[in-house]
Amino acid sequence: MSNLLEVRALCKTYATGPNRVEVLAGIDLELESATTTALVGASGAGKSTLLHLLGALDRPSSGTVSFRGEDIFRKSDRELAFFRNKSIGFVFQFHHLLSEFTALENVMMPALIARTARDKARATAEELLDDVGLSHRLGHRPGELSGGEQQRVAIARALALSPELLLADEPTGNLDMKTSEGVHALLAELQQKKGLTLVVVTHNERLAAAMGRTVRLVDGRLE
Ligand SMILES: Nc1ncnc2c1ncn2[C@@H]1O[C@H](COP(=O)(O)OP(=O)(O)OP(=O)(O)O)[C@@H](O)[C@H]1O
Repeated sequence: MSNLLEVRALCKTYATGPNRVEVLAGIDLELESATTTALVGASGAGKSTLLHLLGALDRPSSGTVSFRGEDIFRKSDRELAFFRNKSIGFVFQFHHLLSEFTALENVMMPALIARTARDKARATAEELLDDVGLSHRLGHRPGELSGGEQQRVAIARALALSPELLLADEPTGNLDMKTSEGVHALLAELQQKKGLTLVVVTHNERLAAAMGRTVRLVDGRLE
């Protein structure tokens, strides 16, 4: 199998006034295509920081992240944003759906922003909402959906531009146990169906156990 991502000597230091906090102190990691990984570690260990770097939402202090062999941080900010939109989907703890738009419109949004024709964006969004079991809720706004349904819409939206890599940061951190299990099962099903490479930051042991492997952040390094 080929590596989708290769991380080498990745470091991230935050400077807050006179203080410097070295959060990541040399991360090496390889992610094979179409695999699932749980990223775990204590609160404040740097899990979100690492996930943001894997997803090109932030730049490292040093080190490299290669996506299919290409060093992504050599790209300009504009190129990086284009790459991110095309290749990476994100799911966060809080869904960040736009409250004044319907489920369908929320899922269509990334394609519309990427200038996809409206009919095509709509067809893809309908298909994705069907994939997440919400074809009966297309016209509902986020406030008219349950927490689990909102997160399903967020997952559908994350897949709108057919990313290869799906990054999820505590995707069920805000849900009760039963609803979480449904979302976990959905993520596993979509990963298989679409051949996604999935990385999930989680404190949930059951979700971590369902991933192909677990990597643990301790003192800025992977154990
Ligand atoms: N923008 C920032 N500026 C300064 N320090 C930051 C910044 N972002 C994160 N940190 C610090 O980096 C450390 C790691 O934060 P991060 O959010 O990556 O941890 P985490 O492992 O995801 O934690 P949690 O499980 O609590 O969400 C924390 O000590 C945090 O205070």
